[in-house]
Order: sequence, then C-alpha cells, then structure tokens
Amino acid sequence: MTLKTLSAKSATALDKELMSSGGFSIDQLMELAGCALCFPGWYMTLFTDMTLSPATAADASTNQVYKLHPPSQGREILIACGPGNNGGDGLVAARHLYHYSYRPTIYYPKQSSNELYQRLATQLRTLGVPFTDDFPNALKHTHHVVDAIFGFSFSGEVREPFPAVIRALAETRVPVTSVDVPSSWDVETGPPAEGPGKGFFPHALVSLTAPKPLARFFAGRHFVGGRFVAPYICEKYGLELPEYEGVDQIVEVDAKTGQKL
Ligand SMILES: NC(=O)C1=CN([C@@H]2O[C@H](COP(=O)(O)OP(=O)(O)OC[C@H]3O[C@@H](n4cnc5c(N)ncnc54)[C@H](O)[C@@H]3O)[C@@H](O)[C@H]2O)[C@@H](O)CC1
Ligand SMILES: [K+]
Repeated sequence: MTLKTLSAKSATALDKELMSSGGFSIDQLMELAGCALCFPGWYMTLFTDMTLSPATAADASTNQVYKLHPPSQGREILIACGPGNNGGDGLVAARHLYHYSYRPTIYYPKQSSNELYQRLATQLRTLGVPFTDDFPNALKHTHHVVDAIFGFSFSGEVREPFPAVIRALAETRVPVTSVDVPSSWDVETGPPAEGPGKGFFPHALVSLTAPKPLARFFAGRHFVGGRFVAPYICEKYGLELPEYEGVDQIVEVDAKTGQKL
C-alpha cells in the first residue's frame, strides 16, 4: 500500500472547484483549515513527546487530551505566516489557539493588502495577540512553532525575508508543526538538498484535504485534515481519504502508507 497524494496542480484545481461547483468561499475553507490545525491531534502533536505515548494519546478523547496537556504546560505558540493562503491558515489557527487559552505570537513579515488577510489580522489584534518582527528572539521563548509560511504554491529559491526563518526552523530543537507542506520543500520532490531548508524536518505535518507528493519523504507524525470534502470531489480527484473518528477534524495516518493509525 503506498500513499495516495494530490499534486500541486490538482490541489489548485480542487480548491477552485470547491469554490465554484462546491459552493464554498475562501473564508470558509481557510476557517476549516485553521480548525483542523487546532484540533486535538495538534495538542497530541504538541505534547505527546513530553508526557504521553502515542497509543495513550490516540485513545484519549478530546477533553482528556486537553486535560492531560493543559496550556499551563506550554502556552507559548509562535506562528510563522507567509504571504499566501498557507499564512491565512496560520492566522485562523492563532485565533482558535488564543480562545483555547494558548498564547500565540505571530510572525507575519509580508502582510498582504488583501481584505481577507487584513480581517484575519484585525481579529487577532483585537484579541491583543502580539505580532513580532524578531523571529529569532520569539523562537527562544516559544514551546512550539506552527510553520504556515508556504503551502502547495511554493516554488523556486526561498526569497527574503524567509531564508533566515527557514534556516532557524531547520536548526531549532523546538517542535514544529507544518501546515500542508514543510515550508521550502518542493511539493513533488520533498526536502531540498541545498539552501536554507536543507535539513528542515518538522516534527509534524498536517496535510489539508489530502497529502501532497512530498509527504512520501516525511517521516514524522502525519495528520490529514479536511473533513468537508464531498464524495463527488473525492471520486473526481481519486482521493482515498482516511476515516475520521467521532467528531474529529483530523486523522493521524501512517507516514508511509497514508493509512489511518
Ligand atoms: N482545500 C484546501 O486544502 C485549502 C488549502 N488552503 C491553503 O492554501 C495553501 C495554498 O495557498 P496559496 O496558493 O495562496 O499559496 P501559498 O500560501 O502556498 O504561497 C503563495 C505565496 O508564497 C509566495 N512564494 C512562492 N514561492 C516563494 C518563494 N520561493 N520565496 C518566497 N515567497 C514565495 C508567493 O508569492 C505567494 O505570495 C495550501 O497549501 C493550504 O495551506 C486553505 O487556505 C484553503 C483550503
Ligand atoms: K507550511
């Protein structure tokens, strides 16, 4: 059994289809992506290595996971946001994390003038969520990093100001959860052999809708999020999505086969 994946081209087409024949708006899709990032599996990702075995964590219900790992064990979450929709997912996740009693800090150096991102940033500012320009310093004071810099539309060499940020992510010992794609990885061929992303292997990956081809090179904890895709879309794009449990928005899968753990 091998991992079934969605190419960047198909992922773009699928998104367009969701927003045309599917009747979704981009705000809705981003909110669903941000929610998937904040679901219990993420808490498991965040804290399992400290106190829980994966089996125990997988058995725990939402509330149990939350109780086992209260924000008091590590509330500081640094969310690195890029200029596109991947960054938007990070902004949404930050808002939810704030309401779950975490203390998100946002690094968002290339803020888009697009009205959607402006609103997401305003929602965070009205909550008093801090924005920082000093990524290295913020990294020193965080318990976890959410990498929402680049998603499936990344290509070419990493441009400023992100090379230093990606290098810091490659070097840090703080756990990193990547949104959809480990930033700077090629969507098809995975980890870069050279450049700032060389040696960047995040702790966890949350693939949105379906894993991208790069997931074949990922050996960490892999989650799939996107419990909103209609059967006709799955059929059209040949998606074999794992079964979600209960009310979960994400499911942990085997990094090699894509089968539910
Ligand atoms: N159905 C889904 O799965 C959904 C996916 N969403 C997210 O949307 C992402 C794709 O979003 P986008 O298409 O906006 O693109 P991305 O967020 O992947 O990145 C595009 C941005 O990065 C910049 N960029 C690209 N290559 C670069 C480089 N080498 N150096 C510096 N900057 C570079 C581009 O100029 C552009 O501003 C997905 O990965 C996912 O995170 C959600 O927001 C919506 C729903
Ligand atoms: K990312």
